[in-house]
Formats: sequence, structure tokens, C-alpha cells
Amino acid sequence: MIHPLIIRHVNNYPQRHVTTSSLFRLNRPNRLDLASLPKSTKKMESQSRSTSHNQTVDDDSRLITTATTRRIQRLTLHLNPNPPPPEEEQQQLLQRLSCGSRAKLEVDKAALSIYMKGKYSQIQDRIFEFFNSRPDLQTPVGIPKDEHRELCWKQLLGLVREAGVRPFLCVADDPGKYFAIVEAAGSVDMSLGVKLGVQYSLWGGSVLNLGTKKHKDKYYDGIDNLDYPGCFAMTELHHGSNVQGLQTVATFDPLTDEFIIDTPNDGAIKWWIGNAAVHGKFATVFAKLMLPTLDEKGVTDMGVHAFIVPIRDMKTHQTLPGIEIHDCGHKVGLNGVDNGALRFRSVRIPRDNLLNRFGDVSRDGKYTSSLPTINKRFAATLGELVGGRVGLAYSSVGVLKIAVTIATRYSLLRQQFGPPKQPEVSILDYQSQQHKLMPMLASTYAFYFATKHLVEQYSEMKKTHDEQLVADVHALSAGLKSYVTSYTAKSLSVCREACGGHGYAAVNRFGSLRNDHDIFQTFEGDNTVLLQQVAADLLKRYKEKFQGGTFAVTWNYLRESMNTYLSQPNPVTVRWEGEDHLRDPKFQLDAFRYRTSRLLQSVAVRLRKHSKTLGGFGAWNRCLNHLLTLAESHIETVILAKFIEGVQNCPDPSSRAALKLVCDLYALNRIWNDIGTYRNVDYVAPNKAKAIHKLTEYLSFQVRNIAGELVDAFDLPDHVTRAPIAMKSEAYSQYTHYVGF
Ligand SMILES: Cc1cc2nc3c(=O)[nH]c(=O)nc-3n(C[C@H](O)[C@H](O)[C@H](O)COP(=O)(O)OP(=O)(O)OC[C@H]3O[C@@H](n4cnc5c(N)ncnc54)[C@H](O)[C@@H]3O)c2cc1C
Repeated sequence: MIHPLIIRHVNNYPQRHVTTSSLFRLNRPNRLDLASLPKSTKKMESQSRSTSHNQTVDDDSRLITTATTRRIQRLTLHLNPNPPPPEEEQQQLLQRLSCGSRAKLEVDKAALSIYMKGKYSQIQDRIFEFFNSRPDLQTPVGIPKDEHRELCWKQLLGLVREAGVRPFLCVADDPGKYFAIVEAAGSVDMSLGVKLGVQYSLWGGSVLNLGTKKHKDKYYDGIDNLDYPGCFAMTELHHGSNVQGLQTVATFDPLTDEFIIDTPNDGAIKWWIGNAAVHGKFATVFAKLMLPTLDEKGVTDMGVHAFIVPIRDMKTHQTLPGIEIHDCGHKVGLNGVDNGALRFRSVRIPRDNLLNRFGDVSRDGKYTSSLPTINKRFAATLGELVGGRVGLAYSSVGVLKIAVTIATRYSLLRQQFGPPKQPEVSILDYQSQQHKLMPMLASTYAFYFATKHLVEQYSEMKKTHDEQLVADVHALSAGLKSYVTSYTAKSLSVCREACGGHGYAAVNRFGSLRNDHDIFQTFEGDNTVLLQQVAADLLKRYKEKFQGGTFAVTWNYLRESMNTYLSQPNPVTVRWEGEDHLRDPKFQLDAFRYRTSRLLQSVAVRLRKHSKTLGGFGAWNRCLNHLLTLAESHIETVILAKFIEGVQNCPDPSSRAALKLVCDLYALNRIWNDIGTYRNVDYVAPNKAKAIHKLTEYLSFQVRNIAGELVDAFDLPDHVTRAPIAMKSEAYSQYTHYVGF
């Protein structure tokens, strides 16, 4: 039993940010002797005791912890020298030590889960159940490349032909459902998610979005039922990001009414093409359309267009004449996907194989298009392909959910060290572990709401084709794809490390998740390149605004915050440090928006200045890091705004309270990460910066208290997370069983 004196003493203590981790750290061997700290720290301790209750944050929680801990240790030993307190009471003590009078939030897991799973949970559950019922379709750890490719193809066939899931129907009719299918398939095996994406978003999507009725009539069913496995052949050996630099040519031959596809040099070999090495029968090949002319050049380059090229015989599966295919080989990850390289030597295809939605060639070789310039046609063509980016952003959140679930469950289970003669504590009680994982858990929630918004916007755009929405979705998908995939990629390493040695066992997933996901940062647009598109879009709108235009819906906030930015920060509010203020969504959003406005305005000035001497390209490069920071800042702002909306719209009060806590952690952690910027411009005074830091640590602790419920709300079954160390029960025995005990 803990003596009531201790409890009273703790309750009377004016601070509430004494953390369990700092408490325990004191008791571990070889730690600093805290009694020997210099006198000045003791002075701070006594000062901190006089801090009033309505001041939010401790002056120095570690020192308070020191004093409190010593007192408790003395009292505990005096009153009861040996027996450790029963676990529940110990927990209560820790609770009080850690957050004063605040109780742990009660979370209604079921209600939160319903809210977080959204309207496509049924199809996802169906996919999980199908693979759970088919052990022969589950990917074993360490499967060799060629077997993995065959298994991945069987998984896809099983999903479509046996489980009756029809992704292609959803690509056009219900994109939200389609992205949910891709996420769930990717949770089973990321290679499967990507293979599915190649077939339906890339190959299928190119036919649907760039073709016309004749193409849909001819190819739709075969794509849907997998009789026509296909590729999306855009990238070449010498050109990936710079699509306008592609060199493959498609020359129209009016005599035979055909296009002749040619790879003019080795640099133009199509490279990295998914489905090409083994399974593909067709490829959508991106090539410069060349029309014969009567001038001395003999041909005119009409810009990059897409053509359907059969690459293997439908019956024998032999590579067709004029086509050479090689395997791109073993990759860092995603080895279930067969990426290949293709060379074309005078391959003839009918004129009808031009995907002619944005430009057509008549029988007599005349070019027609509703769009006036090559650039406009190019933009329209690429604009139709943003679905792939939306899918990657969405699936990346799915990967983050799995990783954070494994790391959090294991961190709750795992115990290392503890106070003398008391049980060891869970590693998630350490402040450092909370710091690694709780903002990540908060970010996972934040990204869920942001990508859900993106999917809704995308679906709306597909319905209405509203021009403004098209531009909005283009920038939003580029920004979210970059931001989320970069964050997930980094987090996978953090999760591995947070699980110590057992995080390194392949069976516990981090290795494959990390390797498979890593390329999400590059394909469907390199992240650094995509962020520049976001920055360019912001600048374009900024310029338009000063010419009397308006910001699009997503960008509306800039109008207001630009005005705030152009005035000086309010000298009173920069010092406000009360918890109510720091947890006010208005303060948080204002801070994010202020930062974006500032970055936007300052980079516009710099670009103008440098372009006079360096030209447009040089000036852009001179300001490139600034531009990338601007794009990230904008995307963080959009994410926060969507998270705040997600909290406000949550119908269940207990879930809403939990989400509010998580949202506050997301916001304050991001502000703290960039505190130098805020301090530099005096948006935040030193006392406020300190308060933000302390409150962030405190919120991490509070989130830790409901971390189990928060990851449970993702509702990922054990057969999806699969890591033995993260099983909902008997994790250790499942792990020992796995290695053969
Ligand atoms: C596993 C895998 C599967 C793929 N599947 C397909 C597929 O099915 N079909 C297909 O067509 N393609 C596919 N790709 C190709 C992929 O889309 C490209 O790799 C991607 O577009 C990036 O192009 P890149 O490799 O040429 O990189 P690069 O553009 O050469 O980029 C290399 C580096 O240069 C930097 N960089 C480039 N330009 C700029 C700039 N303007 N400013 C600043 N930095 C810059 C980038 O940030 C990056 O760090 C696949 C690739 C892989 C690895």
C-alpha cells in the first residue's frame, strides 16, 4: 500500500508535469547524482513551486520531478521499506505524479474505430478475411524474387476472380472505394497493392482517362478481369521526372494507317515498367507523336502522347516481334512486382491505338485537338493521372498505421528497468519513447483526415471536372503524396529502432515495410519535384491575388493570414502561454498560416530580386530550399485544418475528446519543431516557446495513456499486422513459437 501521505503530498504539489519517465530515470543505475546539482537549479526548483495553477506549464519539470521523486522515495522507504505497491496503485501513483489532478481520458474504442474506419471498412474487412482464409496466398518472410512475383500475381487473381473484388469498377464510379481496396491489398503485401495499382490505376487508368469510347469498349472487360494485364510505360533510362524530355517516337504512316513505335537510342529504353518483365500483355507507351510534313524536316513533333502497344502474344505469351524486354532485376523492395525495360524497333500499331481524348490524327494524317498548345495537351494528359498520387498518399497512411500499431503495442508490452525493488516499467513510459512515437501516432491520425479529404476532392473532381477543383486536386495530391510518404519513410526507421533488437527480426515487419514503402517517395513523381509544383502553384495564386484574383478554396486562408503577416505580430499575444490559448485551434492554425504566408511573401520577393540577374531558372534554383519549405508548410497547414475539422465533426464525445488531444499534440509538436522560425520573427516570445515545449511533452504523455486505444481504433486484425511482437495477446509466446520453441 502507498501511504496516503504520499498521495496527498503529490496532489498538493503545484506542478502537473512530472513525468513518469524522468521519475524512473533517476532510479536506474549509473545515473547522474541529482543531489549534486548546482545550487542555481535548487533556486529554480523553489521558484517553480510558486508557479500559479493557471499558468500552464512548469518552469522545469525535470527539476520538480527530482525533488518530488526524492521525497517519495524517502517516504516510501520510510513507511514501507520493501514491498512494491500493487500494480494498480502504482499506476495511480504514476498517474498523479505525471499529470496532477487530470484523469486518463476514457476512450470508447468502438465508437472511435467506427469514425476512423469510415465508409469503406466493409470492403477492407472482406479483403483481410479473404487472405486470412487462404494461407497459400500469404507472403512468407524471405520469399525469393521469382516466387514472390508469381505469388503476387496469384494474389491479384484470387482477389479479383475468387473474392470477387472488382477494383476497376471503382476506378471511375467510386474512387474512394478503389483507394480503400488498394490500401487493404497493400496491407496484405505492399507488392500486391502496387501490382494492383499498375493494372488498374496506371494501365487501366490510362485507357479510361486518356482514351475514348472505342478504347473502353475494346479493353475494359479484359483489364477488369485480368485477361489483359498491362503496363504504363512512361519512364525512360534517361528521363523520369522530366516527362517532356522523353525520346521514344510514334511516327504516323499514312500509307498503312499505322503508328511506328521506335526507341531511337539506349537512353530512350523504357525503364522500370511495372508488369513488363513477366505478366504484361499490353503497354500504354508514352511517345512523341510525329506527323509527316511536306517541309524539309519531313515530320512535325506534336508532343508526348499515349499509345496502346501489345507486347506479348495473347495465346503463347511470347514477346511480339520488334519488342525486346529485359528484367530490371532484384530491387530494394517490392520484389513481387515485375519491373522491366522495353525497347521498340519499328513496332507497328493501328492508328486507333492512339489514346485520343486530348488529340487525334485523322486517316489523312491531320492532327486535331480541343486544346490549343502542346503544353496544354501535356498538362491535360498528366492531369488525368493524379489518381496514382492520391492512391499513394492514402496507402502510405495505411503503412504508417501498421508500423505505428506494431511499435506502440510492443512498447506497451516491453518492460525495461524500473524504480528500485519495484516492477519494471513499460518502455512507453519513458519520455524519450513517447517523444519518438506519440507525435507519430498523432500524425497518423492527422494524415488520415487529410488524405480522406483529398480522396473526397478527387472524387468530386472526377464527377464535375470543375477547372478550379482540377487545379486544387493537382497541387493537393502532389503535396500530400510528398509530405506523407516522406514522413512515413522516416517513421519506419524510427519504429524499427523504437522496438530495439526485436524490431530487426524480419518477421516483425519493419524491414519489409521500410524497403517496400521507400520508393513511394519517388514513383508517381519524385517528392522534391512534386513539392516544387505545390510552391509554383502557391506563387501563381499569390501573383493572381495581387492582380485582383481570388485564392481557391483550399488556399483561401492565405488571403486573411497574408494581411496578418503584413502587420506586426501582436506584442501581447506573442507572450500568451496559457494552456487554453495554446490548445485553441485558432492559435494553432493562425501560427501555421502565418508561417506559410511569411514564407510565400519572402520567397516571392527573393525570386523577383534574383531573376533580374540569374533568370527564372537560376532564381528558382537559388531559392529552392526556401520553396520546398514553403510547400511543406502549406501542406502541414492543410493537414492541421482537416484534422481540426475531423475533431469537430466527430459525433461521439469521448472520441472527440481523444481526437482533440491527439490533434493538439500534432499541432504543437509541429510548431515546436519549427520554433526557431517563430522565434526569429518574434511570433512567439521565449516564455511562450518554453510553454509550447513543455505542453508538447505533457500531451505526449497524455496520448501515451490512451495509446493502446488509439491504435486499436485502426482495427487492424493480427493477421494483417502479422508482427508477433505486436499481437493483441500472448505476443511473446507467439514470437517464441515462431522461432521454433
Ligand atoms: C520500383 C519502381 C517502379 C516503377 N514503376 C514505373 C512504371 O510502372 N511506369 C513508369 O513509367 N515508371 C515507373 N517507375 C519510374 C519512376 O516513376 C521514376 O523513377 C520517377 O518518376 C523518378 O524519376 P527518376 O528515377 O528519373 O529520378 P530523377 O528525376 O532522375 O531524380 C533523381 C534525383 O534528382 C532530383 N531531381 C530531379 N529533378 C529535380 C529538380 N527539378 N529539382 C530538384 N531536384 C531534382 C530528385 O529529387 C531525385 O532526388 C518506377 C520506378 C521504380 C523504382
